[in-house]
Amino acid sequence: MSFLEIRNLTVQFGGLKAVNDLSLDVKAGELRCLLGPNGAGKSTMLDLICGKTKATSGQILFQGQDITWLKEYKRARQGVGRKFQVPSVFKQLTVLENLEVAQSRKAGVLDALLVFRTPVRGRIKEVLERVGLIEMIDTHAGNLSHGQTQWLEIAMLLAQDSKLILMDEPTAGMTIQETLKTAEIFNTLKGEHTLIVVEHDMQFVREVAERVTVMNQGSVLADGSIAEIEADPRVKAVYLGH
Ligand SMILES: Nc1ncnc2c1ncn2[C@@H]1O[C@H](COP(=O)(O)OP(=O)(O)OP(=O)(O)O)[C@@H](O)[C@H]1O
Repeated sequence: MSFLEIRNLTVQFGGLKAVNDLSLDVKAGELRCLLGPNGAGKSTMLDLICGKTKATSGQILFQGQDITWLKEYKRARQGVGRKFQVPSVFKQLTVLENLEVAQSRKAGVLDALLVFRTPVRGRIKEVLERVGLIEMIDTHAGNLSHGQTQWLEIAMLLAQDSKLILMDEPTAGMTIQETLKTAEIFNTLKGEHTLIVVEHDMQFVREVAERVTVMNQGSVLADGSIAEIEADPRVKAVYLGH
């Protein structure tokens, strides 16, 4: 059984099939990179998996369960976590408080702040060490750099125990050093978490990717290792050649 199985998924916006009869299998612990030209349907795919957008037809099976028609918040409770391009951290709260809110998202925000004050709970400490923010624990999120804000958001998904993490261009706007550090973080997540990452930065993709899926016009154009993808003339023609 695949961890995530997408069968013949289609979504139609007016006359446009943004995702068109797409099938995809992702194994538990895999880090899958999703590539493709602008408008290929990559973000829409992530929207369909997390429930932000409803499919027109097809099926999404998550750990064997059909989640195609499940509401977005219910998918989140089952462990589907989405990181958008624009960070959604609470700038007025510290790094620790952001993680506490994320971890106890089923409770109200105020309850979360009152109940889990100190000491730093084990899971949060572990997550902060993993993303390299342990020394920023009491810093207000509004004072973090762009890269640190992105890492905090990844930490929030980890604190929520998201089993499937969907990320849209996590390295956009990062410096080269921040991008390399993000690749290091991702490489430690593989195996334990299952990730689908939409990225345009090919250096980053080479650092982290095991298997790569290339989309074009809503469908899968190619699927394979990074070496196979980079050598594929069809991929060169629609994407890498530009
Ligand atoms: N809610 C919507 N309503 C109508 N059209 C949409 C909607 N969302 C996406 N589209 C269209 O669907 C197509 C796929 O868009 P999508 O954002 O998924 O592509 P993408 O591969 O993520 O591109 P990029 O790399 O530029 O982010 C585009 O033509 C886009 O304009």
